[in-house]
Amino acid sequence: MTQEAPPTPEAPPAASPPAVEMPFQAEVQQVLSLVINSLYANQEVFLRELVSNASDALDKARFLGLTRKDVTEQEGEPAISIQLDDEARTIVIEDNGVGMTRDEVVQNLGTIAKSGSLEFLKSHAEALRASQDKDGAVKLIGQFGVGFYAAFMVAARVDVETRSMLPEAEPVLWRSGGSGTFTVATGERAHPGTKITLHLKEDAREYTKAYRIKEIIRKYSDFVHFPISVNGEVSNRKAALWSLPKSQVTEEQHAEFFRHVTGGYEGEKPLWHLHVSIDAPVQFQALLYVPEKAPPDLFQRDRRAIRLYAKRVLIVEDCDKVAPIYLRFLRGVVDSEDLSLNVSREMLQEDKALKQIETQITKQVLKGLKELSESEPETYKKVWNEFGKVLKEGVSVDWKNKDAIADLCRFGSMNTPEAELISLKQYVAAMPESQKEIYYLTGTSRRGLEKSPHIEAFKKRGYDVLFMTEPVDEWVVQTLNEYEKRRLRSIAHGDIDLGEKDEKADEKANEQIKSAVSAVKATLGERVKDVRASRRLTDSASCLVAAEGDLGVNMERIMRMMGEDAPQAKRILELNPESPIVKNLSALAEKDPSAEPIKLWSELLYEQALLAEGVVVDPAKLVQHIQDLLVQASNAAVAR
Ligand SMILES: Nc1ncnc2c1ncn2[C@@H]1O[C@H](COP(=O)(O)OP(=O)(O)OP(=O)(O)O)[C@@H](O)[C@H]1O
Repeated sequence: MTQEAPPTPEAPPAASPPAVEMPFQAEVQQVLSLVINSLYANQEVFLRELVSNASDALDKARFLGLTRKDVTEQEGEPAISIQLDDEARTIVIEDNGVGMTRDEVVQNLGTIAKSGSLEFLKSHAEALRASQDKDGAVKLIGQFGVGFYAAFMVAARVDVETRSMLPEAEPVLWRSGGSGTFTVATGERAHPGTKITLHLKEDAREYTKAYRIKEIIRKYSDFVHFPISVNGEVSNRKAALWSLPKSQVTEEQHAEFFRHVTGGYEGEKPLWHLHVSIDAPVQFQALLYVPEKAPPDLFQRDRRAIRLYAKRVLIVEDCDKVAPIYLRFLRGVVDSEDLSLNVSREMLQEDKALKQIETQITKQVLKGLKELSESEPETYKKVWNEFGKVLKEGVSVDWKNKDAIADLCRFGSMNTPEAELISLKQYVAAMPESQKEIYYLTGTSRRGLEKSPHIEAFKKRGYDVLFMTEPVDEWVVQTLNEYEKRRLRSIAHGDIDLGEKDEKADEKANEQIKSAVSAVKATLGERVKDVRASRRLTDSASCLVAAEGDLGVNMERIMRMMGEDAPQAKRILELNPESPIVKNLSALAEKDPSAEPIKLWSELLYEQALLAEGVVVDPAKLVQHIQDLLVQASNAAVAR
């Protein structure tokens, strides 16, 4: 709700409307209080946030100046100036960038544009406050587009005088004490740009000292590629880091630049970086980083955050066209001489040069990660643990690079300790000579897979089984199909040949339990596709397998979770010819196919196989069957 300030006698009529007092959006008030109260320990970052906004505003001005004829020209060279006044206890941060219109001021400085930010901040701020992790809290500010509000950590009042480059924009004066409301009035600024005056709180006087401000600039904003002057003296290095030769950039500079582009917290370092300069078929330079931690919105598939520059002019802040979807965890900068400045977001879709850049970046990143996995396996492990789930998506969406991505994949396996993961290459290298295929089992947890009856025979033969516990794995194995010419085989599917196929033994086994097989078949009827003697069981009496080509339990579960219609395919029930239960059942059925316990035993063999897969179809029925079995067993025991 807007509230008009009462007209004052001095207010000039019509030409300049009176100041209007407006409330902050409710969310902003809460964010403000979080920012001011939880993050006090690291208040110096307020400057980084304001300088970073000024630098973005200069980037936008450059872009507008080059692409539109109707905007007001920038006055002088693009620059950021900081003026300190110890006596007045103020800091003034001024840029001659794009500026803001009245509507933009109200929108940008009175609301939070990114929905869900408050909830996220709130839930994390609590935890962060408890853990005293001030740096983590600061990181949050940067990620959620609430950086400007950090000014209120040090200022009792903030004045923003701004004028947009857009045609006919009026100067605007925004002012707030950071508690509940702000006022917007017509300002006096003559040229495009923004001037922010912070009236510092009593205890923030240190920020009027030039040495202190210069120190903060060097720490956080050295790479801003516009000059930042403090009381007239340029205080940053201004290097477009990505255009320097690789060897000239130090790790510390990378870390600083990474923090600059990601809004990272003090001391945060990227896990890995890729610095490339390519000339053909398209010219570009890229400086890309893998962060230490996955951002909260990693699984939002449209969230990509690489800055795209054309000839040093920022075109898009969050470009989703220079890296494929499965590399969306990369942060950084791409700058190309071959892009036209006139490209709009829509035209970017079609841009041929951009497609070539994407192809090159994909190739370089996959190659770089492979090298990292070989030279620094521990670092790569961290990358995989944070981003593997996303990277893996690539196998099914990027046909051309699927083998390169498969090389980067890591999985748990039966023979690997729980905390460790192996590559497909390692799996293949460890295969005994008799093993011809790569075996895997999909499911929801390692624990569940470890207990699965399907792995028994593999364990006995010393064949390892990959454990795939993430939904995306189903797509990975299906698209990949084979690795190094070895087929990937689900051990819960089809007829498994463990390389020692002994037709005679099989026949004998089938023959031995022939009566059990037909008795169980008769009882279960349409509920199963088939009943047969098993070659994969050594301990359990029964298990269910999917017919070759059918979806499998895990995939059906995932599809249902995704809201898709996945009718349960009928499965094959396998019986273990060595199991005493099966042997007895066979003997009994042979003697008297209508003997009373046969039905009950068959039901239970089926139900226990379902249970082993984590499927409880009808718990009441299962309990009834167990009860009936106990009655029979106890009667028999007493009769003896
Ligand atoms: N100096 C400035 N010149 C022009 N616009 C500005 C300036 N400072 C802030 N703004 C506008 O206000 C918006 C809000 O700024 P704020 O720092 O809160 O978030 P952000 O910059 O969008 O996100 P982040 O802090 O994560 O980079 C900016 O997106 C920008 O549009």
